[in-house]
Amino acid sequence: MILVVDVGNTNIVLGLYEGSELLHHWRLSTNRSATVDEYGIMLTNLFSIAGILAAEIDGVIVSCVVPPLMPTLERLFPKYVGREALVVGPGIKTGLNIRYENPKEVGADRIVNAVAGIEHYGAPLVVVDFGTATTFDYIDPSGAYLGGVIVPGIGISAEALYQRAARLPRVELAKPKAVVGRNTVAAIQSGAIYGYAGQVDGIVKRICAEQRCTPRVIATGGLAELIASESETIESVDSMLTLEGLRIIYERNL
Ligand SMILES: Nc1ncnc2c1ncn2[C@@H]1O[C@H](COP(=O)(O)OP(=O)(O)OP(=O)(O)O)[C@@H](O)[C@H]1O
Ligand SMILES: CC(C)(CO)[C@@H](O)C(=O)NCCC(=O)O
Ligand SMILES: [K+]
Repeated sequence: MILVVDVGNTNIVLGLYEGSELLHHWRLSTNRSATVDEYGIMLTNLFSIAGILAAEIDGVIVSCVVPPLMPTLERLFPKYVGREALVVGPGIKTGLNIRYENPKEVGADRIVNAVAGIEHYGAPLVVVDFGTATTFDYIDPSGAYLGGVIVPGIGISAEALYQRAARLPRVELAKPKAVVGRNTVAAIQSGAIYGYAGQVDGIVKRICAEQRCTPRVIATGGLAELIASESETIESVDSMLTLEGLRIIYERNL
């Protein structure tokens, strides 16, 4: 059994795989000040609720886009799982041809999404991940990772609006009845949902025009379902894409 861990700026998502089967998955909030032992307690509790012993875990792989958490993670897995973690980064075999100007600069989560995307959907492909930031990754017809687009995530945008406009409340990010909102909450919801769906479609269309091809478009991340239902370009949502990519990369490094 292997433990896969994606550390994002908002959430840490964990999965336990037996072969290619995802047996359990969990989501924790990312806390930059939590200690090794605090994360250790959470891990131990999750395993115990699932009836799993740390000794059953044969390996750990981590992708992390929060550098200050790396020292904590490096001590966490040896101490609480009895295994060193394989960390997605330079020196790891991903099988991906990364054509970013500086490959070390690409977020590990984007690499992991691209690897899983190619494996499950083929190239050319666009992966859209709705996280703290929304990222678009373009994989060309030869399967090379070219780069993409980074925009503020839906949560960040909604929070900025609420923080900076005194009369605007925090609203639930749900689909409103109409595009033309007739109250403040409905108007903000319309902007969030249709604004983001339009942004996705606009960016995907520009990628297609610039790259002269018609990639498949797959979305992942917390709010993917909600936006995908309003987007013309997103073909499907794969909520476990990042965990899948971690499992695939782990297997490539055995
Ligand atoms: N229903 C919601 N209403 C408002 N904000 C939300 C909602 N769901 C998620 N968010 C916000 O959207 C952002 C992304 O959340 P999500 O759970 O999709 O991210 P994630 O994939 O865990 O991100 P990361 O990998 O960057 O940590 C967060 O800032 C979160 O607070
Ligand atoms: C864009 C985020 C924050 C998305 O999680 C992450 O992938 C990251 O920090 N990337 C580094 C910058 C880049 O990918 O070019
Ligand atoms: K993510």
